[in-house]
Amino acid sequence: MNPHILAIDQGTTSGRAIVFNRNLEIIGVAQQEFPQHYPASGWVEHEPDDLWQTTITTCREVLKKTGLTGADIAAIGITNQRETTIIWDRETGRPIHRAIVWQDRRTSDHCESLKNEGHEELVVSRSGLLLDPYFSATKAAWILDHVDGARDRAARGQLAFGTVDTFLLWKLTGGRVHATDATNASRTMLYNIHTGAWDRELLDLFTIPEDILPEVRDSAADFGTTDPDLLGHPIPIGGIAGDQQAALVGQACFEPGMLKSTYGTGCFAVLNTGDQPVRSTNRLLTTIGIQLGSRPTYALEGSIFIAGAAVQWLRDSLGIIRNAAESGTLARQADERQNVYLVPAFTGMGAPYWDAESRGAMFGLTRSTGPAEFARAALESVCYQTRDLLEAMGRDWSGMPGRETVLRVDGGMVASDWTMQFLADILNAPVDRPRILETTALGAAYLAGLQTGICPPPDRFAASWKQDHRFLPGLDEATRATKYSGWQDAVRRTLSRR
Ligand SMILES: Nc1ncnc2c1ncn2[C@@H]1O[C@H](COP(=O)(O)OP(=O)(O)O)[C@@H](O)[C@H]1O
Ligand SMILES: O=P(O)(O)OC[C@H](O)CO
Repeated sequence: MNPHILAIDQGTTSGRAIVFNRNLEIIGVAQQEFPQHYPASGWVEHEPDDLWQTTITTCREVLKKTGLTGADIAAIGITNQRETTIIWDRETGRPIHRAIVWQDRRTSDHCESLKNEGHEELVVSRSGLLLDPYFSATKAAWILDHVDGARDRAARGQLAFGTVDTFLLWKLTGGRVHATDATNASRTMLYNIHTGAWDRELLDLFTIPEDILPEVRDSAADFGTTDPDLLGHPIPIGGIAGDQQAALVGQACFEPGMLKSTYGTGCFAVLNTGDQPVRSTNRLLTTIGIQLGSRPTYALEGSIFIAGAAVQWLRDSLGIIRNAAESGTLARQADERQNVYLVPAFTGMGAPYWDAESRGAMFGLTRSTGPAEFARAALESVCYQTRDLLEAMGRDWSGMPGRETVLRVDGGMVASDWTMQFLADILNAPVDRPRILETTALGAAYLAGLQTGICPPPDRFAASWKQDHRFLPGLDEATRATKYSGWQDAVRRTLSRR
């Protein structure tokens, strides 16, 4: 048998299945979108069965497309949208509520009141996260408090909690394995990233019964085998990681100081800080980047809510482009003399500002401002926000490489050469775009391949990482400084708490 690896990439808007050969080259992809549910303002839900059906359907479809059978797949790796919370009945496997998605803000008041009672220090020091509805803990408590009889059933051991990886693992193994990996656990706000265990005091604070929680394993580990009826053969599941951490692996950022940034709908920058967790004083998150051989590698993370979404806004709300690629064409035509800024706080500002109340704003408009300047401002805003994150990382950690930082980028938006060049210009640092842009799936496939002995150890995998293009900074220092200070001024004028 020529072994292949199947990566399941379960994202916020679609499920994808990707087959890699043993050299980690992509040989087939299947993708299916699923509906988003917005039952109230600020609420976002997924139907767990949609997550499962798109997963299994795309797995079957990609096998068909590539002419493979389950017997040709040596291992499965799972990567997933993080923090999204599901609780289900252990007996029937049926969820007791829809999945509450990471973007959902319904538990803002709960978080605010815990903050006002002075609990943020406990949360930050144990979990590395901020007391924010983004994470799983208050979402799980909300389900237990709002579904009739849920707390009683949980007390009788009938319910199971999981992030999306855990739910898919449960389904794939026919309800035999209830587990997660350390990267996903580190996004729940219930996990102590220093001791590597669920934290008693955090469980009490968020009123989460320990019995509902999954077992936490390494990111490359034995997660059981698939139910043979599903893909025609029992297949070992050897890797699990949250999608941003899987991208860190796919980008081979194994050494402290290495940094990747993923530009999809939002943008997530993750910096490997080695075996020591770094406590942020700039409202970045401390998280587990990867865990191999029971040893966690820590990371600092900055999350921006609007990246490619700003391009979608140009297309869908303003109608000034027909497709995403036109944003770059338009930006090239913009009048250089106009200093137009877009602060895309459409749903508030993420790191390092964490200002839920601010809303988007534009500055510097004149009579001659038109679609080209709007497009340029939208693309530039993503780059300015990345610089904000990297500057915060530099202030937080002396190991940050400074001027010689190389940023590895991936995600749909890095197709834009214009944006990547401006990113290098405004960061004054090289930006590397890899040949394989499916970095997240690659990371999951690598973890599964590592576990099953198909893939080489991290250093050899890192040596095989291939660059597509390096964007080098070309802007003069004075222009860079003027442009960035204009952005900082625009942000100051936009924030709700000035
Ligand atoms: N050539 C391009 N220029 C600018 N933005 C682009 C380009 N191609 C795709 N995008 C943006 O990238 C995003 C899609 O990236 P993807 O990684 O698929 O996101 P997600 O996983 O969050 O759905 C979209 O928001 C789209 O607007
Ligand atoms: O599914 P994505 O790519 O939008 O990623 C979502 C993140 O994991 C949320 O933390």
